[in-house]
Amino acid sequence: MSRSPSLPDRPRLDLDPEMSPAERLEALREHFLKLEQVNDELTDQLDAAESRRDDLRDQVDQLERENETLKTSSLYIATAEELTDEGVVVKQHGNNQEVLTEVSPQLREELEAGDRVAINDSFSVQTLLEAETDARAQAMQVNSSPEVTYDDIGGLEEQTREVREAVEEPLINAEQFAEVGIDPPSGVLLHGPPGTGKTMLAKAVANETDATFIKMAGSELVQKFIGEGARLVRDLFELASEHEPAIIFIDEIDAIAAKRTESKTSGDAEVQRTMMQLLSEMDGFEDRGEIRIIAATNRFDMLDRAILRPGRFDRLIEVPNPDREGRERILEIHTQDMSLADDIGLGAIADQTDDFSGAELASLATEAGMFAIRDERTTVTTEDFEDALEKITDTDGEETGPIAFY
Ligand SMILES: Nc1ncnc2c1ncn2[C@@H]1O[C@H](COP(=O)(O)OP(=O)(O)OP(=O)(O)O)[C@@H](O)[C@H]1O
Repeated sequence: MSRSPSLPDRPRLDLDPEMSPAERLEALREHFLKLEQVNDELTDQLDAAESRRDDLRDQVDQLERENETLKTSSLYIATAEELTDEGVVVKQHGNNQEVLTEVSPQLREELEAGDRVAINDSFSVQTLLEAETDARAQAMQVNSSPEVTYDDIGGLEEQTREVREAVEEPLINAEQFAEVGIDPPSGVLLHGPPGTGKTMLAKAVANETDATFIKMAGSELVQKFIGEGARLVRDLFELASEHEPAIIFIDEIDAIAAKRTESKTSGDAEVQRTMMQLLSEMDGFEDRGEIRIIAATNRFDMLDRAILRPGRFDRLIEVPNPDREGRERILEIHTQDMSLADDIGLGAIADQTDDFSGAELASLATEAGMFAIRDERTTVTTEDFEDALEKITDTDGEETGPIAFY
């Protein structure tokens, strides 16, 4: 930085009392000239200082603009994979590109391998993200006491019995298993079409055993938390052991445990790593205490058989669409708080709703209620159900004629 120029010496005026008036006048004139000179120098210095101040102001404006752009421009998310003497190896999420990049000494001190970071266009690390809590909170739903009970589930008596035996018993009766000398099933896999109550079953068993219900969706792991799947699976089991007794529910497990395909894209490798992590967590599962694991899939055919080996998901429970009796029970459950007209026959509706899932029956009931509201009625009639059924099958793209419940 340039230093400020030194101020000119202040001229001195020496007036001798012995001086004649002419000499005094001359001395004053000389002094005046010197003062003028100093004044010129000071004016020059002032001009220079003012122009420097303007330059500095310009620089400040420029830096402020750059700062604003830096703050608003998008940064990319990456994982710091390795800290080396040459820099940090980061892997950008989304394209899995790995680069050796720089990081400020201050950030470097806080950084650990595996941390999530934000990088700019030139890949240099800008910020350390609170990966664990952030992604954990987003990827996992933790519910300390889900409200679903077995009574809320229509049909599925056999499935409920099996889930209770495989999940509930080992949690509440661990000694019995120890006495008999058998290991309880490791993991339960519920498979069947969408909306048949798989999640409800898992929640109900958590409720019944006072276990914390921790849900993670396989599809989100591979689509939303790219690059973090394996780590989140590890976190999932860690979180469960912090909340024992706990039930881990992995929905759409097919997203991370599909059969290996021929293609070797980086996306596949990432999914593969996530699955390996899941398998290794399950293999080391026995010592984990009061944690049970339930997974669900609509695509059983797609699953990699490796996850079905003994000690992994070794209890398979099929959860199909409800039969006629199941449908009637589900309709009863979903209409129990509705004001229904006296003549409504839920049995007749069950007859007309072949192939409906539990979720579709639930929305049928809601839709019928909507028809009543549209008509400004508080009681739901058979006709509302007929209209609702027509509407639902219509949006499903099926051919519909007039529907009547007798
Ligand atoms: N057997 C059932 N009894 C009562 N309600 C049901 C049943 N099955 C589904 N439902 C209704 O459908 C909703 C969705 O069910 P759930 O989430 O348990 O299905 P799922 O099998 O886990 O579906 P997906 O495979 O799409 O995740 C439930 O909240 C409930 O309202």
